[in-house]
Amino acid sequence: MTTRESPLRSDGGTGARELIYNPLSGSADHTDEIYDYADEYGVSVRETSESGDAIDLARESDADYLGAAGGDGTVHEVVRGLHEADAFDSTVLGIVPTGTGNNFAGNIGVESIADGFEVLADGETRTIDLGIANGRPFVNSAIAGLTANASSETTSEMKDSLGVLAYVVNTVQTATDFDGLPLEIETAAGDDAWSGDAAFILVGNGRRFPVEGRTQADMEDGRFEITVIEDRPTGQLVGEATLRRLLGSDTANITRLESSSLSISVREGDPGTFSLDGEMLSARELDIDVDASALSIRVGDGYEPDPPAIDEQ
Ligand SMILES: Nc1ncnc2c1ncn2[C@@H]1O[C@H](COP(=O)(O)OP(=O)(O)OP(=O)(O)O)[C@@H](O)[C@H]1O
Repeated sequence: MTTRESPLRSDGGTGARELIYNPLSGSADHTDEIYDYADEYGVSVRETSESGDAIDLARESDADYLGAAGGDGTVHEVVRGLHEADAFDSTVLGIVPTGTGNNFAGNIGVESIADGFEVLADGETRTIDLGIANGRPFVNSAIAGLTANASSETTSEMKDSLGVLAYVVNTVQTATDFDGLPLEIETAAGDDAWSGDAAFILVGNGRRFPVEGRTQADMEDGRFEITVIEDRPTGQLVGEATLRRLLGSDTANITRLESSSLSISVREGDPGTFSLDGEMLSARELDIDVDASALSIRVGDGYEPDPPAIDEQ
């Protein structure tokens, strides 16, 4: 849990600022605004032209301050590129939210494009944990189970007020068939294990899944917050009122664990689909570790280094 005001390269760095921008993110009409602010703040802009581009652009970047302008998918790709280049020690990340799903930006206190540029230029730098799942990094969450495209269809207001309910309601509503997955979790300590049919396993690094309240997790504690939601027949999971009743007490259907590493395995049948920050990955087993304090990132005023625990909200 450190604050590095002047992170930069061991050779001193130049303070160069660059932005990797997905022009098709969100409503795809942010380009003029992005270039106006980039001029004002002395930031060079590199646009993606297809999926995966942000990984290459980030890997090749030698900027000291690297912004990711897009939604959660673009943030994820930029982090992947920095990971591939082993550039976390020499680069400070910033986020400019122009996506449909800007969950991670909200979790680090960045609420708008203007805010994103301001924070990239002058925000506080924190070092936060990174998740590594089967060798791939993620900043926000790794999710097993029903991974319909819920995160992008859930508004941020809804996420803030409903937490895990918003996620589950949206996922269940967008899923056509709904089968629980026979999963097994083992954690680092070995004493926090879970086995059963799960609707979801939500592993939060930057994000967590309360029944209600803020979704920003403690990103500096070297641990994941793991939420397991047990499978229930489809009929019972449809409808927000029913879900509230079912999950509202946060007891019977939800198991919460904390760990710095875990493995999730699919006990039988086909490999599982996992989502890392919304990007899909198919695997029979997902091994997830924290890389503590790995990522230097500029955060906005709303970021809380030490947010209250879920049951204290
Ligand atoms: N120029 C591009 N053309 C097409 N796809 C792109 C381009 N740049 C990035 N992508 C892909 O678009 C996906 C979504 O990007 P991003 O998360 O930035 O935007 P978004 O509007 O929030 O998306 P979503 O609707 O998925 O939430 C990413 O997986 C990324 O690989």
